[in-house]
Amino acid sequence: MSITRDAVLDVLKSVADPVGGKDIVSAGIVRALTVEGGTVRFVLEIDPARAQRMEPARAEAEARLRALPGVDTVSVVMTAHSAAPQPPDLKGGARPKPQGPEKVPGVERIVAIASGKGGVGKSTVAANLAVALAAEGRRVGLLDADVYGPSQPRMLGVSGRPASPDGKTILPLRNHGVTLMSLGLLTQEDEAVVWRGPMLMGALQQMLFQVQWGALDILLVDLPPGTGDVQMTLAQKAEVTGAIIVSTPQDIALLDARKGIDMFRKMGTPILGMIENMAVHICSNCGHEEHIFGHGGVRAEAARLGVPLLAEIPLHLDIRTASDGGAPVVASKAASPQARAFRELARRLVAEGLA
Ligand SMILES: Nc1ncnc2c1ncn2[C@@H]1O[C@H](COP(=O)(O)OP(=O)(O)OP(=O)(O)O)[C@@H](O)[C@H]1O
Repeated sequence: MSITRDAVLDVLKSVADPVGGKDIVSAGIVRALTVEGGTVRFVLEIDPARAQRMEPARAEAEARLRALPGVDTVSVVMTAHSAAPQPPDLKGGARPKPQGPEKVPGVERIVAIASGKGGVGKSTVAANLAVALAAEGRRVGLLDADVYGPSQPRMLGVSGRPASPDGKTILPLRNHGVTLMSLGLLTQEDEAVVWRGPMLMGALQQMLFQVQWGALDILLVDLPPGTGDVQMTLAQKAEVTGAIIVSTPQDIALLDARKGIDMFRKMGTPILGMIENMAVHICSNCGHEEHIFGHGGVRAEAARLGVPLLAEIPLHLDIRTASDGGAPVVASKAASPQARAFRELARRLVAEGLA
């Protein structure tokens, strides 16, 4: 039995806001609520000064939701609604100015990789596209901003904490020709992947402006799934060239992708196109091709929205095992048809001046 969004909201309405006296839903601080199967995710948008007083409410909301039948996982992230505080271990430095989107120094283009829902392969596409662009000779950065589960360090086979010799700027890591920084690298490996402090927005700004990206032709930003504060902060703080939406052919994923597209349009971020992932299954034994999740849905949706379908990526065991092993398929099986789909995507973006 899966839980409904209304049932989740009912539970949250029973949790008091320790500051305003109302419940947390009426207080308007529950944001970006997504319910997918047994996974409930939302953001508590709060004044950073109230973080400690809000913690019991966060814990209560989490515990009550966990107790609901049909709920397996609950992720609650507290974010600052106004000022952007610093993550704890950096002393500040080149603080970004609060007004308007800015250019990240040395970075020619910023392209967001987004999806309407989780698990459609957004991070896999971002990692392989980054490696494929590097193979085309582009100077590529990858910023993993997926707060719910930063996966790029594992996919690109980097570990360890990035250094900050001067306490002001952060040195990114590098592998497979890609310069990488991940929110996940700011937390300890054994820490929960959920950001429990109102530090998220500040952390994203630091990732953009305090990481020594060097000269880049393109910085790919792997966003969290859905529409939410990270997407908004990115568009507000940085000059984003555009967004690429990854979707599977399933209708439900398409519907969610539509919501993501609407949000980017509202923020004035151009949609560069869509990518269909898991388009066709290629059997790793016999090479037989099968459209497990249907076919053509993303192409039709892209046409309806008037944006190009940039690539159709097959569903193939190699793509998963390569990512799990820390060397994306473009790096580990460069000549395979599954790598070719990413290489062609990279060449297309370069040819169109988008990368
Ligand atoms: N084309 C593909 N073929 C085979 N496996 C794939 C493919 N794309 C993604 N996967 C696998 O599907 C799983 C989910 O992919 P991934 O983590 O990239 O999704 P995501 O959209 O970034 O999810 P989330 O945002 O929830 O982290 C991973 O195990 C990944 O290896």
